Amino acid sequence: MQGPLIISLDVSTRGDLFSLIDKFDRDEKLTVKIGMEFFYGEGPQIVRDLLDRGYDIFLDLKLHDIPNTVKNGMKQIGRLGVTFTTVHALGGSEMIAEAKQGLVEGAKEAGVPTPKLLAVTELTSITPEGLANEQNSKLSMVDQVVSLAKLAKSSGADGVITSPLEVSALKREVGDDFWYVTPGIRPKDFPKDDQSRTASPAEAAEYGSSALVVGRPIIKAADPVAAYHKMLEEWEDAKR
Ligand SMILES: O=C(O)c1cc(=O)[nH]c(=O)n1[C@@H]1O[C@H](COP(=O)(O)O)[C@@H](O)[C@H]1O
Repeated sequence: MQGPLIISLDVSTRGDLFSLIDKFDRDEKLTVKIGMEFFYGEGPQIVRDLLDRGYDIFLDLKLHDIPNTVKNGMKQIGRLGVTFTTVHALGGSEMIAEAKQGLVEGAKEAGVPTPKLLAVTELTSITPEGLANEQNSKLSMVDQVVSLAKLAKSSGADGVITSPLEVSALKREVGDDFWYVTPGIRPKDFPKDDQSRTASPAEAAEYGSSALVVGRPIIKAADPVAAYHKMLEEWEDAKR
Protein backbone atom coordinates (compact mmCIF):
# COMPACT_ATOMS: atom_id res chain seq x y z
CA MET A 1 0.00 0.00 0.00
CA GLN A 2 0.99 3.61 -0.53
CA GLY A 3 1.82 5.26 2.78
CA PRO A 4 0.99 4.08 6.31
CA LEU A 5 -1.67 6.73 6.86
CA ILE A 6 -5.02 5.90 5.26
CA ILE A 7 -7.29 8.93 4.78
CA SER A 8 -10.90 8.09 5.53
CA LEU A 9 -12.98 10.02 2.97
CA ASP A 10 -16.13 10.14 5.09
CA VAL A 11 -18.16 12.53 2.94
CA SER A 12 -21.45 12.06 1.05
CA THR A 13 -21.01 13.62 -2.38
CA ARG A 14 -18.54 13.54 -5.26
CA GLY A 15 -18.24 17.32 -4.96
CA ASP A 16 -17.11 17.11 -1.33
CA LEU A 17 -14.81 14.18 -2.04
CA PHE A 18 -13.00 15.78 -4.96
CA SER A 19 -12.73 19.18 -3.31
CA LEU A 20 -10.92 17.37 -0.49
CA ILE A 21 -8.54 15.23 -2.54
CA ASP A 22 -7.88 17.98 -5.08
CA LYS A 23 -6.11 19.86 -2.27
CA PHE A 24 -3.36 17.20 -2.39
CA ASP A 25 -0.55 17.32 -4.91
CA ARG A 26 -1.44 15.03 -7.84
CA ASP A 27 1.87 13.12 -7.36
CA GLU A 28 1.21 12.37 -3.70
CA LYS A 29 0.98 8.61 -3.16
CA LEU A 30 -2.16 8.11 -1.08
CA THR A 31 -4.24 5.28 0.29
CA VAL A 32 -7.83 6.41 0.81
CA LYS A 33 -10.79 4.75 2.47
CA ILE A 34 -14.29 4.78 1.04
CA GLY A 35 -16.94 3.76 3.54
CA MET A 36 -20.67 3.29 3.73
CA GLU A 37 -21.55 7.00 3.78
CA PHE A 38 -20.16 7.58 0.30
CA PHE A 39 -20.68 4.12 -1.21
CA TYR A 40 -24.37 3.77 -0.35
CA GLY A 41 -25.09 7.07 -2.07
CA GLU A 42 -22.73 7.03 -5.01
CA GLY A 43 -21.84 3.38 -5.68
CA PRO A 44 -18.71 1.73 -7.09
CA GLN A 45 -17.81 4.27 -9.82
CA ILE A 46 -15.75 6.20 -7.27
CA VAL A 47 -13.42 3.23 -6.89
CA ARG A 48 -12.62 3.31 -10.61
CA ASP A 49 -12.12 7.09 -10.53
CA LEU A 50 -9.73 6.94 -7.59
CA LEU A 51 -7.82 4.01 -9.11
CA ASP A 52 -7.35 6.17 -12.22
CA ARG A 53 -5.67 8.74 -9.97
CA GLY A 54 -3.19 6.08 -8.87
CA TYR A 55 -4.50 5.81 -5.33
CA ASP A 56 -4.71 2.59 -3.32
CA ILE A 57 -8.20 2.03 -2.01
CA PHE A 58 -9.58 0.60 1.18
CA LEU A 59 -13.27 -0.18 0.59
CA ASP A 60 -14.73 -0.43 4.06
CA LEU A 61 -18.23 -1.92 3.97
CA LYS A 62 -17.90 -4.18 7.05
CA LEU A 63 -19.92 -7.11 5.76
CA HIS A 64 -21.66 -9.21 8.41
CA ASP A 65 -24.26 -11.71 7.15
CA ILE A 66 -24.63 -15.43 6.46
CA PRO A 67 -21.60 -16.97 4.72
CA ASN A 68 -23.21 -17.36 1.28
CA THR A 69 -24.44 -13.75 1.16
CA VAL A 70 -21.06 -12.42 2.28
CA LYS A 71 -19.22 -14.59 -0.25
CA ASN A 72 -21.33 -13.26 -3.13
CA GLY A 73 -20.97 -9.67 -1.93
CA MET A 74 -17.21 -10.10 -1.65
CA LYS A 75 -17.06 -11.53 -5.15
CA GLN A 76 -18.34 -8.16 -6.41
CA ILE A 77 -15.84 -6.27 -4.24
CA GLY A 78 -13.03 -8.57 -5.41
CA ARG A 79 -13.63 -7.44 -9.01
CA LEU A 80 -13.04 -3.76 -8.25
CA GLY A 81 -9.27 -3.70 -7.76
CA VAL A 82 -9.24 -2.37 -4.19
CA THR A 83 -6.35 -3.09 -1.81
CA PHE A 84 -8.28 -3.68 1.44
CA THR A 85 -11.83 -4.52 2.44
CA THR A 86 -13.61 -5.46 5.67
CA VAL A 87 -15.90 -7.93 7.44
CA HIS A 88 -16.92 -8.10 11.09
CA ALA A 89 -14.98 -10.90 12.83
CA LEU A 90 -18.10 -11.59 14.89
CA GLY A 91 -19.66 -13.10 11.73
CA GLY A 92 -17.64 -16.23 12.54
CA SER A 93 -15.09 -18.54 10.94
CA GLU A 94 -17.24 -19.82 8.07
CA MET A 95 -18.33 -16.31 7.09
CA ILE A 96 -14.71 -15.05 7.11
CA ALA A 97 -13.50 -18.02 5.07
CA GLU A 98 -16.28 -17.54 2.51
CA ALA A 99 -15.56 -13.81 2.37
CA LYS A 100 -11.97 -14.61 1.45
CA GLN A 101 -13.08 -17.16 -1.13
CA GLY A 102 -15.43 -14.60 -2.70
CA LEU A 103 -12.61 -12.06 -2.96
CA VAL A 104 -10.27 -14.61 -4.53
CA GLU A 105 -12.89 -15.64 -7.12
CA GLY A 106 -13.96 -12.07 -7.98
CA ALA A 107 -10.37 -10.86 -8.34
CA LYS A 108 -9.43 -13.85 -10.49
CA GLU A 109 -12.37 -13.28 -12.83
CA ALA A 110 -11.45 -9.60 -13.21
CA GLY A 111 -7.70 -10.24 -13.48
CA VAL A 112 -6.84 -7.93 -10.56
CA PRO A 113 -4.89 -8.62 -7.33
CA THR A 114 -6.94 -10.13 -4.50
CA PRO A 115 -7.84 -7.47 -1.89
CA LYS A 116 -6.55 -8.01 1.64
CA LEU A 117 -9.36 -9.04 3.94
CA LEU A 118 -9.40 -7.21 7.29
CA ALA A 119 -11.70 -8.36 10.08
CA VAL A 120 -13.04 -5.75 12.47
CA THR A 121 -12.53 -6.99 16.03
CA GLU A 122 -14.20 -4.68 18.57
CA LEU A 123 -15.04 -1.27 17.09
CA THR A 124 -12.86 1.52 18.47
CA SER A 125 -16.02 3.23 19.76
CA ILE A 126 -16.73 0.33 22.16
CA THR A 127 -15.65 0.88 25.78
CA PRO A 128 -14.58 -1.90 28.16
CA GLU A 129 -17.86 -1.24 30.04
CA GLY A 130 -19.87 -1.64 26.82
CA LEU A 131 -18.10 -4.92 26.10
CA ALA A 132 -19.00 -6.23 29.57
CA ASN A 133 -22.53 -4.81 29.91
CA GLU A 134 -23.93 -4.79 26.38
CA GLN A 135 -22.09 -7.72 24.79
CA ASN A 136 -21.97 -9.63 28.08
CA SER A 137 -18.36 -10.63 27.40
CA LYS A 138 -16.51 -12.09 30.35
CA LEU A 139 -13.18 -11.25 28.68
CA SER A 140 -11.14 -8.07 29.05
CA MET A 141 -11.04 -5.88 25.93
CA VAL A 142 -7.56 -7.06 25.01
CA ASP A 143 -8.42 -10.75 25.47
CA GLN A 144 -11.61 -10.33 23.44
CA VAL A 145 -9.69 -8.65 20.61
CA VAL A 146 -6.93 -11.29 20.69
CA SER A 147 -9.53 -14.05 20.57
CA LEU A 148 -11.32 -12.49 17.56
CA ALA A 149 -7.99 -11.87 15.81
CA LYS A 150 -6.98 -15.53 16.25
CA LEU A 151 -10.33 -16.57 14.79
CA ALA A 152 -9.88 -14.18 11.88
CA LYS A 153 -6.35 -15.41 11.16
CA SER A 154 -7.25 -19.09 11.31
CA SER A 155 -10.22 -18.41 8.97
CA GLY A 156 -8.06 -16.83 6.27
CA ALA A 157 -8.21 -13.08 6.96
CA ASP A 158 -5.06 -11.07 6.20
CA GLY A 159 -5.36 -8.83 9.24
CA VAL A 160 -7.62 -7.06 11.67
CA ILE A 161 -8.97 -3.63 12.39
CA THR A 162 -8.55 -2.78 16.03
CA SER A 163 -7.51 0.07 18.28
CA PRO A 164 -3.76 0.76 18.64
CA LEU A 165 -4.10 -0.04 22.34
CA GLU A 166 -4.34 -3.77 21.65
CA VAL A 167 -1.62 -4.04 19.02
CA SER A 168 1.35 -4.98 21.24
CA ALA A 169 -0.62 -7.88 22.73
CA LEU A 170 -1.82 -8.92 19.27
CA LYS A 171 1.71 -8.98 17.87
CA ARG A 172 2.80 -11.19 20.76
CA GLU A 173 -0.17 -13.55 20.65
CA VAL A 174 -1.22 -13.61 17.00
CA GLY A 175 2.10 -12.88 15.30
CA ASP A 176 3.88 -10.31 13.16
CA ASP A 177 2.72 -11.81 9.87
CA PHE A 178 -0.72 -10.18 10.05
CA TRP A 179 -1.99 -6.64 9.32
CA TYR A 180 -2.93 -4.50 12.32
CA VAL A 181 -4.80 -1.56 10.85
CA THR A 182 -5.84 0.95 13.48
CA PRO A 183 -8.47 3.69 13.46
CA GLY A 184 -9.22 5.68 16.62
CA ILE A 185 -6.24 7.93 15.87
CA ARG A 186 -6.30 11.30 17.54
CA PRO A 187 -3.58 13.96 17.63
CA LYS A 188 -3.14 15.26 21.19
CA ASP A 189 -5.14 18.45 20.53
CA PHE A 190 -8.12 16.85 18.70
CA PRO A 191 -11.39 15.77 20.42
CA LYS A 192 -12.18 12.05 20.72
CA ASP A 193 -15.66 12.47 19.16
CA ASP A 194 -17.42 9.07 19.27
CA GLN A 195 -14.13 7.16 19.52
CA SER A 196 -13.27 5.47 22.81
CA ARG A 197 -10.01 3.52 22.45
CA THR A 198 -7.75 6.16 20.93
CA ALA A 199 -4.03 6.88 20.50
CA SER A 200 -1.89 9.51 18.81
CA PRO A 201 0.05 8.66 15.62
CA ALA A 202 3.29 8.42 17.66
CA GLU A 203 1.70 6.08 20.21
CA ALA A 204 0.24 3.91 17.42
CA ALA A 205 3.71 3.66 15.87
CA GLU A 206 5.20 2.65 19.22
CA TYR A 207 2.51 0.00 19.78
CA GLY A 208 3.32 -1.46 16.34
CA SER A 209 0.29 -0.60 14.15
CA SER A 210 0.81 -1.58 10.50
CA ALA A 211 -1.24 1.36 9.21
CA LEU A 212 -3.44 4.13 10.59
CA VAL A 213 -6.96 5.12 9.52
CA VAL A 214 -7.70 8.81 10.01
CA GLY A 215 -10.90 10.64 9.17
CA ARG A 216 -12.04 13.78 11.00
CA PRO A 217 -8.59 14.95 12.20
CA ILE A 218 -7.74 15.34 8.48
CA ILE A 219 -11.01 15.93 6.64
CA LYS A 220 -12.35 18.48 9.16
CA ALA A 221 -9.02 20.32 9.50
CA ALA A 222 -8.77 23.87 8.19
CA ASP A 223 -5.83 22.62 6.09
CA PRO A 224 -6.29 18.86 5.45
CA VAL A 225 -3.00 18.51 3.57
CA ALA A 226 -1.01 20.08 6.42
CA ALA A 227 -2.89 17.94 8.98
CA TYR A 228 -2.09 14.79 6.96
CA HIS A 229 1.62 15.65 6.71
CA LYS A 230 1.87 16.57 10.39
CA MET A 231 0.43 13.21 11.43
CA LEU A 232 2.59 11.34 8.93
CA GLU A 233 5.69 13.10 10.23
CA GLU A 234 4.73 12.29 13.83
CA TRP A 235 4.38 8.60 12.83
CA GLU A 236 7.69 8.58 10.92
CA ASP A 237 9.56 10.30 13.78
CA ALA A 238 8.27 7.71 16.26
CA LYS A 239 9.39 4.89 13.92
CA ARG A 240 13.00 6.18 13.78
O1 LIG B 1 -13.27 -0.29 9.89
C1 LIG B 1 -12.93 0.87 10.17
O2 LIG B 1 -12.26 1.53 9.39
C2 LIG B 1 -13.23 1.36 11.53
C3 LIG B 1 -13.29 0.42 12.53
C4 LIG B 1 -13.34 0.83 13.88
O3 LIG B 1 -13.31 0.03 14.80
N1 LIG B 1 -13.36 2.17 14.13
C5 LIG B 1 -13.37 3.11 13.15
O4 LIG B 1 -13.37 4.31 13.47
N2 LIG B 1 -13.35 2.71 11.83
C6 LIG B 1 -13.44 3.71 10.75
O5 LIG B 1 -12.34 4.60 10.80
C7 LIG B 1 -12.73 5.94 10.51
C8 LIG B 1 -12.35 6.79 11.70
O6 LIG B 1 -12.76 8.10 11.52
P1 LIG B 1 -12.33 9.27 12.51
O7 LIG B 1 -12.81 8.92 13.87
O8 LIG B 1 -13.07 10.45 11.93
O9 LIG B 1 -10.83 9.39 12.43
C9 LIG B 1 -14.23 5.90 10.21
O10 LIG B 1 -14.40 5.85 8.81
C10 LIG B 1 -14.70 4.60 10.81
O11 LIG B 1 -15.74 4.00 10.06
